[in-house]
Amino acid sequence: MELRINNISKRYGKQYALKDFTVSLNDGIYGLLGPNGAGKTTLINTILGIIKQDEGSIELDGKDVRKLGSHYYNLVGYLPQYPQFYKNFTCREFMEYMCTLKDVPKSQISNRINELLDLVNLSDSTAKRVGAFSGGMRQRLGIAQALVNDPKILILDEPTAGLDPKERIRFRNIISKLLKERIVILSTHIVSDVEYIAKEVIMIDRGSLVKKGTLKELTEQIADKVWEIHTDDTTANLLMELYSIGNVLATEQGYCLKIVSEKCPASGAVHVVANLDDVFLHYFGKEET
Ligand SMILES: Nc1ncnc2c1ncn2[C@@H]1O[C@H](COP(=O)(O)OP(=O)(O)OP(=O)(O)O)[C@@H](O)[C@H]1O
Repeated sequence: MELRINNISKRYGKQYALKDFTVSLNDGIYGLLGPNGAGKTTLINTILGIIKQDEGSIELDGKDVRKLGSHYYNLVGYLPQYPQFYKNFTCREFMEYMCTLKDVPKSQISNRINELLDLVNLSDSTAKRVGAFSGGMRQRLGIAQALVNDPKILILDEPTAGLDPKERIRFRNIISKLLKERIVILSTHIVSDVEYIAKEVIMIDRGSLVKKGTLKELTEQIADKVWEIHTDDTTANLLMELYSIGNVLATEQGYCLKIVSEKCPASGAVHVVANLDDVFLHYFGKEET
């Protein structure tokens, strides 16, 4: 399956939320990374058909999704950043309700719910009221409801925001089980989520595609731009003003800084291995003068 986003633009007044955005996606998990206001939500809402682009088209296997109509929308599953639940429903009642909304055949509902609640480790909580769920349980129920119609395109908007590390890892593991014959778009600010599970990363800024590639490709491209330096307090403060800083570690002598910079930031700086945080800083961090 191929989802192709062709030269999408969306304006609010004179400001572009998306500008000539083009990307092609196949089965697998894609991380959508960008700073605040980059256009991630606008892109997601355009793919979901919640908002209409001013220019460009979205095609599924070569067919304009607007012409595919409900057939396309039945293939899409969505977990919003803040999913809303009817708090008085039990977990199972909520899932039954979602199955009905998504036209899951009656004869399949029970099995589908058992299968999905098992996938998200909520089988022991089926009779519990959703209003009494923890944040992590709510997000796991959120992914289960997004999967009721077995979507071929699954969009997750900031799914791990607010979760503790244990729940975040649990959630990540659930998502990584979903990649078969499905396009998963995971929009997030949490770089490590993407680093662990995405086959490719889509980097967006000011409504445009900045870069798309595997973790290996993206980190290799900035391999000569990531530095480490051990320095005293005064120099460290100066460097922190001037450069994008990936990491600061206090040492007995002062500080050890990881710096992302086109040029060597100071004498004594040496190259170190780049990670996705560094890629993020390279494209979206401080502009060097
Ligand atoms: N309904 C709207 N009316 C006016 N401007 C909007 C509207 N929605 C988005 N924008 C603007 O479009 C740009 C992209 O916004 P968008 O919400 O898509 O970014 P984002 O990457 O999702 O940001 P965040 O990470 O903060 O959620 C921003 O400049 C935003 O202010």
